[in-house]
Amino acid sequence: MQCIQYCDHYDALSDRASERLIQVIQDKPDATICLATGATPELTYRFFVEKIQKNHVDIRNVTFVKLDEWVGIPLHTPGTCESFLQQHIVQPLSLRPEQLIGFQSENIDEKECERVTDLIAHRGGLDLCVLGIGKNGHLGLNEPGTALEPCCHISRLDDQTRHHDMLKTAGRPVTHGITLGLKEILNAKEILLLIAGDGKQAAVEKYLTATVTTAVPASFLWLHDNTTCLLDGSRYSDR
Ligand SMILES: N[C@@H]1[C@@H](O)[C@H](O)[C@@H](COP(=O)(O)O)O[C@@H]1O
Repeated sequence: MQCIQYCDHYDALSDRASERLIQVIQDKPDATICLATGATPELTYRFFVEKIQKNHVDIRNVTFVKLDEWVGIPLHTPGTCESFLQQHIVQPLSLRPEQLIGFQSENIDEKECERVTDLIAHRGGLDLCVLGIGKNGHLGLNEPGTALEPCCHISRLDDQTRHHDMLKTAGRPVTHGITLGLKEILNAKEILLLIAGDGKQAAVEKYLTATVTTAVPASFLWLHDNTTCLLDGSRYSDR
């Protein structure tokens, strides 16, 4: 079942998403939670951190997983998914290094896929996967095309993704990414898809038609039984 919820504005979406994150941890203190990066979840993560601190939620046994990463740039470079999660999650919550599973992607190395998916499997799979949708309809770095690679893989980025805002500070062109595949994403017990930000109208409209197509990787979420899609209703209306 897909549950589509229109929130009044970005703050409301972020508040609702952060509440769900907290609830998942309260229900399962050793949860494994996959996190997207980018502009969309920024406020969700800020609210999440604030609520953890305010309510003294025990996160010592939670493990976070980095959904995807740019390939070929040092991980500490501003604009990497790693830097994003370090800034928005790891540092404010003082997580131990082993509480973040993530691709080491400075060099192209397919073995990283096996290493990361083994670590996830070892923890019993993902309890929650927080996702955003790309302007081209991508999920993680599963890029649109005539066919999709099902599992974790190194992907060739399309032009739109190569110009993602995060990469403005990368200091060099990035052509590839490494990402959990649709198989690992759809294996999550629960998925939270956040839709906000400019320039996604076409992709979001296609997604909302509930037609599964490789042209919009996010549309594969219609195959998942427990997905909630929160939309910023000030930008994406149901009318
Ligand atoms: N690697 C990230 C994805 O994890 C993210 O979901 C997507 C959407 O980004 P934004 O939220 O900035 O639109 O962009 C990038 O590709």
